[in-house]
Amino acid sequence: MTIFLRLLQIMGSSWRTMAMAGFFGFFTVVSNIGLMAASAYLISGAALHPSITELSVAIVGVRFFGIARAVFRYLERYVSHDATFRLLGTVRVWFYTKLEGLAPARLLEWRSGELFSAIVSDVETLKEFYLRVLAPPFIALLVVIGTCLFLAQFDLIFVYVLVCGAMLLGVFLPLAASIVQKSLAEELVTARMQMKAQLVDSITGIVELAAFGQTHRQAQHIAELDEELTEIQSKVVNQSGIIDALGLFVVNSTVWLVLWFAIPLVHSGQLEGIYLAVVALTVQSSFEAVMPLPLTVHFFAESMAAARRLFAIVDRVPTVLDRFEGILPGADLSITVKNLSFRYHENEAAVLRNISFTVDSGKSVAIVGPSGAGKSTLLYVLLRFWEYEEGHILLGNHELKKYHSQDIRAIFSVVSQQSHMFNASIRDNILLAKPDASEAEFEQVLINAELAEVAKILPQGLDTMVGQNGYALSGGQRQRIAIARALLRNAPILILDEPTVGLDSLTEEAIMETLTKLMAGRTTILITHRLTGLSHVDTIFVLETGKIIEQGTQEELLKKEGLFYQLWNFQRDVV
Ligand SMILES: Nc1ncnc2c1ncn2[C@@H]1O[C@H](COP(=O)(O)OP(=O)(O)OP(=O)(O)O)[C@@H](O)[C@H]1O
Repeated sequence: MTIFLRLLQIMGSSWRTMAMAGFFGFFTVVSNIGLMAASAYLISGAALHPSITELSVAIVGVRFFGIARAVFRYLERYVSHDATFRLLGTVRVWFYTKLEGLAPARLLEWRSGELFSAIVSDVETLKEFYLRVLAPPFIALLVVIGTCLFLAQFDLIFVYVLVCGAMLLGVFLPLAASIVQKSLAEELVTARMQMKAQLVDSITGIVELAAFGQTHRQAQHIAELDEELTEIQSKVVNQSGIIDALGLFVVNSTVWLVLWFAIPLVHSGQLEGIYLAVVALTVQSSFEAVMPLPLTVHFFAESMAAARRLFAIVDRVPTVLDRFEGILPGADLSITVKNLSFRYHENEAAVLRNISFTVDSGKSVAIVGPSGAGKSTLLYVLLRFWEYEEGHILLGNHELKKYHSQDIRAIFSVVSQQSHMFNASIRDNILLAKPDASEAEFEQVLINAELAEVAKILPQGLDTMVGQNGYALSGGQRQRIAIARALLRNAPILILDEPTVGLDSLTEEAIMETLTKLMAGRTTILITHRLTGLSHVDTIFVLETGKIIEQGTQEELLKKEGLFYQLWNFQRDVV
């Protein structure tokens, strides 16, 4: 029930447009009943060879209802579809905004394909809720009441027959359908989601699948899922076919019963013969409003299942809840970490253990250490992607938690090894950092990131498309785009997360040179495996299994001959 109410809530002010569509839908059916009744009267009347003037009202009626039906049908379709597609747009934006609050920590719980399926397929399924679930019962009720009032003019027995037929078709058949199809809607939505998730995964990992010779196995898995989906779909179609056939049987039986009662009334003179066809066709055409009800049950179940999945995602509590206390980042952008401990999940071992360090405003630090030491975790906590419970992080003089996470992220520029490249041009990928940047600003950034030369040798210059995940560019070129973004953003605190990983030594050297220029005068945290060339960094912290075990300048650490010294020597020998 709450899901139903929440879906209504999402409608917001669109309910008015949807109500208007329902209103047009009602008049479409009414026009059809009018058309059938007027035509039946006209044909039956014409058989008695009256003067044309006696038939003129019926002729005008046929014309009027014929045109009205077409106009109302058009308006109903136009208004309802327009409103529904706008509404789906609103639902997608709402869902995306909720996802943003959950990223990245909570989103790890779903496969990207599942999220894609939710935002595309489940939202699409909700269309049925707004189009085929909400209005039809009301339209059917109003039409049946109106038709009963009309039939009561002739004989109450027609009213009883119509009500019985309508109850059978509009209430009992849907109830029976809902019992038979109980779990089918849920199964259908789940199978569709699994299919989409699998497809997305396969496309995303197509290179790895091909490299490891697993494409055939993957294709087989997709074929199995497809078979499962087809089986469920054919069950749904079969059942819908049976329900449709039963529905038609009820309609025709009702008309047959009406005639069965009406013919003796005509014989006994209680009903004028000219109205026999009018009564029968009025009853038949009124069922146009009742016929969709058995399927409404199926669409209701399907949209509830889709909505349940959507709400299950958006109702996850974000890992970081803003406890905004009106504090805005000021001029003091020093970062002080005091006794910070962090674990990803309760009952798991701490990944960061009692860490303390300070980065003064405008100074630079490097956090180095072996793989798995917790370097990236520290960064995620600083960027407010994960919540910390033990210890303190101060930005200026205030606890990081007291700032709005949006404000925190606004003062950071991040250059990471995994900076996402959108499948767009180089220019668009850079402008992501500041879409309204002036041409002069943009040109300067290109020069500083040493991209201007790169762009010259590319066939379409800055308009070259970078391809999926930027794979059409070299690693160095991708990193330069990430640096250009950071330059354009021009935020006061710079985070460099393994900015040169995977690059050859020459490119690495060149990129580090560019980054050193970028670091000048900015509070910088550099996370790196690369221990050589850290002489310009003010302080180096050596992290091992979540603990800071050494700190100092490069010179001091080398003199100490501890872990840094060993790793440094090892890397230098390898190079
Ligand atoms: N989302 C997560 N959930 C649970 N544990 C995680 C998560 N992310 C990382 N970890 C664990 O935290 C530990 C530290 O990982 P982290 O990525 O911070 O190390 P790192 O020093 O950055 O390593 P690398 O240099 O290889 O990137 C690892 O044991 C890792 O398995």
